Amino acid sequence: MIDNALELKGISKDFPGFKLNNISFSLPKGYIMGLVGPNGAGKTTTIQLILNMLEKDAGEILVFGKDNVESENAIKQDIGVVFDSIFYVDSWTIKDTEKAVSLFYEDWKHDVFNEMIKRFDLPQNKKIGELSRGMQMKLMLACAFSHNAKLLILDEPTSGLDPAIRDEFLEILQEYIKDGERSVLFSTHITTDLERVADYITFINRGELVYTGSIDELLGSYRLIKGRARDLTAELKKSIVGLRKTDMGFEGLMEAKKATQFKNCVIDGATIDDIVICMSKGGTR
Ligand SMILES: Nc1ncnc2c1ncn2[C@@H]1O[C@H](COP(=O)(O)OP(=O)(O)OP(=O)(O)O)[C@@H](O)[C@H]1O
Repeated sequence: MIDNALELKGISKDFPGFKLNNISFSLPKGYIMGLVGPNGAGKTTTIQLILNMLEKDAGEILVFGKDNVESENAIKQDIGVVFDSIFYVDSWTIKDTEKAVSLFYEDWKHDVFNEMIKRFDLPQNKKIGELSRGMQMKLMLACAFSHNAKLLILDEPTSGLDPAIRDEFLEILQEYIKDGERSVLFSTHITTDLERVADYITFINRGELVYTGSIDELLGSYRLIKGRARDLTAELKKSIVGLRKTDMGFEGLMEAKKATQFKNCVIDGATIDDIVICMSKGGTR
């Protein structure tokens, strides 16, 4: 039995001035994984490699156990994609979109599409170019659900959406994975969305893998440490990642197991944002 929806093994891609270097991670079936990292970290490149929109220089990508290049056509039936901007033709209506997109999928379900369009309150006769961003996202999702995609790959789907639509969108993702067979890979800068719905996280910085694993484990492994300037000893400085001077003194990230030694400092739980910000500044773990 294949337990991973997606597996990347030692993926590399060289661009002039940028290298995605030896990225490995796996997304177990039935879970949501967030893909995070600062601008230019390599998130979209990773997604494009998974979708075989770019040719990798090294490594192997398996989708439901099948090689993503050798079995590209079969795999595409199982993957639903939502990008940060819509890739349908502006002058199409929603009906035209269904007609065109359904041709690519063997298992297209017209009833599911209609149900999603109703649920999302999408106007059938409006043109794609006239839909709001939130509506465009919902239309891409409706298409993904209508061909019974078992893996959703979303590149910054919630950026620019208002909080109410984001909330609805996250609920839909949670509902989608409920049966334990479907999975989501979701790149985002809005890490609070991940704290709400994701179980796993993969963090890339400057093309390098910083962390992949459970969110609980990541949050459990780090603490935010704050203190007065006079308490910042050389030993403490060495243990802090992403040290920042503040009005009160300093703050930064520290491994949870080390944090208890520094009694004069305030130790708080770290958020995913704290971890991404401090590690992006401070380099590696
Ligand atoms: N086709 C390409 N040719 C050359 N360089 C590229 C190409 N695509 C991406 N890059 C470079 O690869 C790096 C990573 O870009 P990528 O879009 O993967 O980052 P990202 O993590 O998705 O960033 P963002 O959060 O800003 O969307 C950047 O330096 C970018 O300029």
